[in-house]
Amino acid sequence: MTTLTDLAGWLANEPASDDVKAVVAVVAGACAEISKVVASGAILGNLGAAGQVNVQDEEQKKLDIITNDILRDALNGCPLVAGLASEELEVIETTGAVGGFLVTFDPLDGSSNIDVNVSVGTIFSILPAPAGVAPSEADFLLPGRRQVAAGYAVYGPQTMLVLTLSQGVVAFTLDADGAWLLTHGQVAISADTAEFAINMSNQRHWAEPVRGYIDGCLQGKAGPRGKNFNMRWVASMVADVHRILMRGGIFLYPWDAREPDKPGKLRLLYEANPMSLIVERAGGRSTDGVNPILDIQPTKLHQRVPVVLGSANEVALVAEMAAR
Ligand SMILES: O=P(O)(O)OC[C@H]1O[C@](O)(COP(=O)(O)O)[C@@H](O)[C@@H]1O
Ligand SMILES: [Mg+2]
Ligand SMILES: [Mg+2]
Repeated sequence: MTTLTDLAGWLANEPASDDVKAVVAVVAGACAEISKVVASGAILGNLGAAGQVNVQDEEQKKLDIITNDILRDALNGCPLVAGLASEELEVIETTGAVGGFLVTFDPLDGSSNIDVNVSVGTIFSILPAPAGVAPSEADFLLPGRRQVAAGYAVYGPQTMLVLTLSQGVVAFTLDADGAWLLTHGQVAISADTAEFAINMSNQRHWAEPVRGYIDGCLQGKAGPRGKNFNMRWVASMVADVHRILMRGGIFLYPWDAREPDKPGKLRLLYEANPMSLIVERAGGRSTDGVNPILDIQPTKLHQRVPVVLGSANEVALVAEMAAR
């Protein structure tokens, strides 16, 4: 059996600053720890609701809080991290360090699946911190193109870590000893696909062009697309996006009329931006239905955005339909 490179070995050859590599290693270590806690589930009494809501007004799971604390502690212990922001924290936290980096994260993505043993994950984004001063919330509001690294861990049948630093996208698998081993040296998304992912139960609430695009897929070979489409929806963004990185597909979480004032469900800074950098670096596209998500100028820490990402030609078709 070939010897697989571990994370440290891969980082050593990656053309990025030693400082950003050190922060990535800290986050990867926290994800390995989270993987153990998630895997132990009810054994440690970690399943179920925490009995409180977060800034999103969503009921928190115990593991939302436990995983948030694991990342918080790891990042507070890293002198290269000046500040952090999380889905589970109302405001930013500063660490006392100055300069270096800011980290935003979704400590547990797919929370609705945690009690039913379906894949969940952690999503993170690394941004440059302001020099010489403690960061403020405004310093976190950088367009996604300013990310210096992004990644996610998926806690499924395997625990995997998907990363992009300077270029390209790679994936590691966690081995039994807690080492991240490089198993996917070059991740690329096919330009075409016959598989879409959307929560179909919201169909009656969608607007055009999402309604028309999905109708086209559902009509299959006999319809305007002239081919049959399959559907998947795990309801964990990490798992749905991971599948798309591995075998292509299109993922949509659009605006819908259930909450018309909300642009979408997913959060820009710690869900859409890191996933968009990974998808674009893997040759896919990621838009708000029309424009690249990575070009959006954020205005709020927990800002939401509609998301259409995946195989480039399908995402382009949705944008083209929006322009008709
Ligand atoms: O339950 P729905 O409406 O299908 O939404 C599922 C989406 O919500 C999320 O669970 C939101 O993320 P969190 O679990 O981190 O809050 C995404 O992972 C997923 O894509
Ligand atoms: Mg999430
Ligand atoms: Mg979450």
